[in-house]
Amino acid sequence: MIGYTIIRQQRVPNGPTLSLYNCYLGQLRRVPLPSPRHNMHSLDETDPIAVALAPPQNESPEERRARIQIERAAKQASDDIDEQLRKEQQHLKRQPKPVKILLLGQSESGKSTTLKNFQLMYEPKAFRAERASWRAIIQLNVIRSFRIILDALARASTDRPSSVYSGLSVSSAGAVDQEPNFPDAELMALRARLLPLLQIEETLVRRLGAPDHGNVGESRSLGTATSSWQLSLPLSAKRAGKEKEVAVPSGAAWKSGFLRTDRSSVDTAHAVDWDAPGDPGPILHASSADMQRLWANPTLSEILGRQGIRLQESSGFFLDALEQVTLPQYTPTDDHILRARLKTLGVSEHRMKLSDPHGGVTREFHIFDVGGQRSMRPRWIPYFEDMDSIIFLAPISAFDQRLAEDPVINRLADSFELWTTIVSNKLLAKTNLILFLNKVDIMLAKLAAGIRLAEYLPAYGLRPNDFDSASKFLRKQFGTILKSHSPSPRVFYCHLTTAIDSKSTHYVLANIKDMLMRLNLKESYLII
Ligand SMILES: Nc1nc2c(ncn2[C@@H]2O[C@H](COP(=O)(O)OP(=O)(O)OP(=O)(O)O)[C@@H](O)[C@H]2O)c(=O)[nH]1
Ligand SMILES: [Mg+2]
Repeated sequence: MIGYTIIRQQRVPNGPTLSLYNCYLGQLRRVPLPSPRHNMHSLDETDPIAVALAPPQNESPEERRARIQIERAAKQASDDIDEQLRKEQQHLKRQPKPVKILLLGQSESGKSTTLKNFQLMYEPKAFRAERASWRAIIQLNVIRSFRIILDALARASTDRPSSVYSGLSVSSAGAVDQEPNFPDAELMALRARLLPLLQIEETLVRRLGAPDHGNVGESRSLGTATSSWQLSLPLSAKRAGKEKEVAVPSGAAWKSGFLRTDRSSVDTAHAVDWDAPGDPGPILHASSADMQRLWANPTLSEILGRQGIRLQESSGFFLDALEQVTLPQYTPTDDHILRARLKTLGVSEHRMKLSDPHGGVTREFHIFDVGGQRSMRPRWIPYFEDMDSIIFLAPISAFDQRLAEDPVINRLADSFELWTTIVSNKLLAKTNLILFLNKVDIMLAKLAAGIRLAEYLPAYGLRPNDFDSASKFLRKQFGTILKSHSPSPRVFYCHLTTAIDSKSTHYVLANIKDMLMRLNLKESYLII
């Protein structure tokens, strides 16, 4: 490293600026200064440097030659340092800035899932080293689903008429009919056996160190609902708003609570402390058969349907993988990690090096993941400056749902409002906006099940209720907002995505990475 202090600079008439340096650079020689005792009277005695630099009064020709030689060497050293500095500054300028991406969108839109996809693509080792931590989150997700089921059974059993006994009802003609909408004795027995599972939740939450086990308090939000939205939503949406959800401050700190401290390998088998006191693995395994039997029970699905609960479409759904998830030494697959749900609080920055396989260029990417709940949104603003790109996630399948934190607001209406706020923000005028119309898989299933988009979005009118028409319509709506609200014209990048599908998502992310690298390279050359 170069280190020096400029003592004095002198400009020789018609010549270069001379700098005398007090160098502590190994290869540079310290310049011995002539004694100030000589020739004092002809100098400005108030300037110690001028005194120091003055040649001795009675200098012999040899001394003069030696002095000039020393001065030349000092000048050379000074020039070398200048040159070295110039080169370093040029190198720094050539070094491209990191590419900065901010992930935005409402809660449960898929921001953290998109980040996981980036990590899986570009930091697979680190991603897989965290399997043990995700195992605990998946266990939490499973128990949360069972809490919803057991509550629904309790509600159904208190709702049923007194004539119903053990799932059988007596018809007016005296015949005994099967009554499918009320829990029978077997269902209630399964419920009683599975109730102790709920205690595991508390243990896991404690290990997670989660400060928030419920809905975060409300504060200012960036958007409000439009009045043109119909808010008669199915019961599932109303119930979803009441469900408590575990959240942790973003970042990696919570993950350490589930990893062995003495592990010597990143293998999950070594990372999980299988014998940790309170590990839920053994209880889940012992309850596995009951859990599977309950979930497969057709009466349960009717009860859930009657209460408007659609677990298959909810976050962190693992009930179709119970056999696998409750194995004694269960280790999550990549696919399971992408499906795991853990609400984000605050903002976290993730750095990774991404390379261009064609040009061999490597760039540092900084990806910012934020909590999407309304109370979190004011915290996004400090990150708006200096962002290269925003990936905005709008979960289009949520057209028939309301916000968990504000149950009067339709989730698709909230996405439109939020998108409007982002595209019109002047701080983001130069930022590339990339829109992901996410949760395509759920959208497909809902439309196929006959849930009508026009019922919740009257502007959709009489268009066919199929995916092609619906996605084109929504894409156009978002595009029109961009065009009419952006402070200056910008390209509308829009992708239909299913973030839990790593293959299709990786394809989209690789294209975005290439595009951002190209833009970043261009910009780097421009500033030189
Ligand atoms: N079926 C399906 N599930 C998805 C998709 N994208 C995300 N999810 C799931 O939806 C849930 C919520 O996704 P997250 O990535 O945690 O949402 P988020 O935007 O980070 O939410 P906050 O942290 O609350 O702001 C997770 O369980 C994901 O696995 C998708 O395209 N299809
Ligand atoms: Mg998140």
